[in-house]
Amino acid sequence: MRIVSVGECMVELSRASEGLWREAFAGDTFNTAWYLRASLPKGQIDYLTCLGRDPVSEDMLRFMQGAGIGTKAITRHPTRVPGLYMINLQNGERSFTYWRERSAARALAADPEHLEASFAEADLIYFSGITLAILTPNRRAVLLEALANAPGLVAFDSNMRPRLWSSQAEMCEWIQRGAAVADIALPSFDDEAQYFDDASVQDTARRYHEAGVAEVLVKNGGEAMLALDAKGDEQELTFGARLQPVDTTGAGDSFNGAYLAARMQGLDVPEAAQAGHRMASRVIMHQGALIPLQQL
Ligand SMILES: O=C(O)C(=O)C[C@H](O)[C@H](O)COP(=O)(O)O
Repeated sequence: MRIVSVGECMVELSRASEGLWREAFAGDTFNTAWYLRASLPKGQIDYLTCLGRDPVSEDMLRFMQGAGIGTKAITRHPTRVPGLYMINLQNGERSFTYWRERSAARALAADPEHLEASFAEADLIYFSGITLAILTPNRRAVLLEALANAPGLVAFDSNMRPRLWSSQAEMCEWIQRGAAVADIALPSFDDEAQYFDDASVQDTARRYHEAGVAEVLVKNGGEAMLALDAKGDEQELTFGARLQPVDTTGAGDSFNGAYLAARMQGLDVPEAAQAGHRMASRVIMHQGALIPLQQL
């Protein structure tokens, strides 16, 4: 089993105490690779991005290798360096401040042949709306074409970050184009309601289905989720009361990692959603996106 996750990993700063910040490495698709790694001990989990040749890039590469995440699909940019973000918390809800406009990861789709070769033997490829947001329109199209031609399954989380796009219309257009190459979609209802005006989880699931996605699981911030399968059957899924979070960073990404690992091992959608929910419930009680692997 080989899974490739595609996107940007950054330096993550979360507050340790007044005036003191804790450094870690994270980024939505990397977080999902991390929780795939934790959930699929026998699988090969590769991360595809572009890093620089600076000391921070070297640290990040060693960190990934130390976690058992494959780095052979990572290219290196001669002058650019990794992006950085800070987590701002208000009652446990996260928001982010970014320094990533010229990060090396923006060059991840510079070489179509590299994408094709990296995807050729993957059973599953995972990407997100953030992966698309950091690319120029030409390179977005290159990535989407490589994904459309990939022999394995493709999974997508829209992960909408309007600040990374020039307009909401541009964001929504590319999210729909991302959905069109995906077999599995894992959107979050709050974002979809806000930017696509969906009135219900059913609206969200059906819109993805109409875009061509066979399996849709609409996450709903601890409320009832909705699963829509290839036959068009809908199922509401609820897993216990909503917890008071310490830091929600990485909740959706960790859900996706555990969900996809369960699906790739043959579990059905409700079982996989339960695994995703269990993982996300732990992540929101932890500061930052990643729980150390030895604690998982
Ligand atoms: O915003 C970005 O570009 C990042 O990659 C930073 C964060 O690590 C993820 O966004 C967390 O994602 P959630 O699971 O939605 O909390």
